[in-house]
Amino acid sequence: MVNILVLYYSRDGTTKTMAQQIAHGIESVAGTEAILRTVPKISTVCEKTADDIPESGSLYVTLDDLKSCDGLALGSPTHFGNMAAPLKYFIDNTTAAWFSGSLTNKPAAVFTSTGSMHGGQETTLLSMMLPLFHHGMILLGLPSSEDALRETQTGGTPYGASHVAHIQQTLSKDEKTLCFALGARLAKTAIKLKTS
Ligand SMILES: Cc1cc2nc3c(=O)[nH]c(=O)nc-3n(C[C@H](O)[C@H](O)[C@H](O)COP(=O)(O)O)c2cc1C
Repeated sequence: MVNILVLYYSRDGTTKTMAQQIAHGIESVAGTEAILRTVPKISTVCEKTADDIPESGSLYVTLDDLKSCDGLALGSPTHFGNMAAPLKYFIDNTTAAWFSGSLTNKPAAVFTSTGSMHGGQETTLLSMMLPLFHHGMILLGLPSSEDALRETQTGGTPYGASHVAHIQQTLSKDEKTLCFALGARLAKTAIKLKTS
């Protein structure tokens, strides 16, 4: 079985919807399992720690999840043109994975949700790619052979999946198609790399 970690942060739920759609794409490929994980919010009270298990939704990610995955989909809402702080905070605590090379040569893809059409989708996607390059991951985007990438009037970029929440709260047909396609592409690549 090939395990793909779908790690996301979502404050208001739209990036979570994208993560679920990417997971459907991953699991459309035989022999793959999508493991959905999130990160806790950051508290302004530094001493305050979140419970180990969230009240609802995906479990919090652990370093073991990174070690055992065969591929990674990383998603965040766009916050001021960048990935959100809780996700960055988690990534900044992955030095053990960096030193051990546990993500090296594994495939990865990124996704984001923005409020507005030109609110920084590409910059956020790139901001999530940078630490993954440092981890030695192999980054995948969306190829222009995907019809939805050419036809979308909302989200969807060559750099990864995206959603424009201001236009409509739910994913558009093209955004949904592209989340699914990205998940399937990631899963197929993970299988090829694991068995090569
Ligand atoms: C602190 C903060 C900063 C934001 N910055 C941007 C931004 O730079 N560009 C943008 O288009 N939307 C911005 N938004 C809107 C979110 O990206 C948008 O609502 C997104 O869909 C939220 O995803 P979520 O539902 O997964 O939390 C921001 C929202 C917050 C709370």
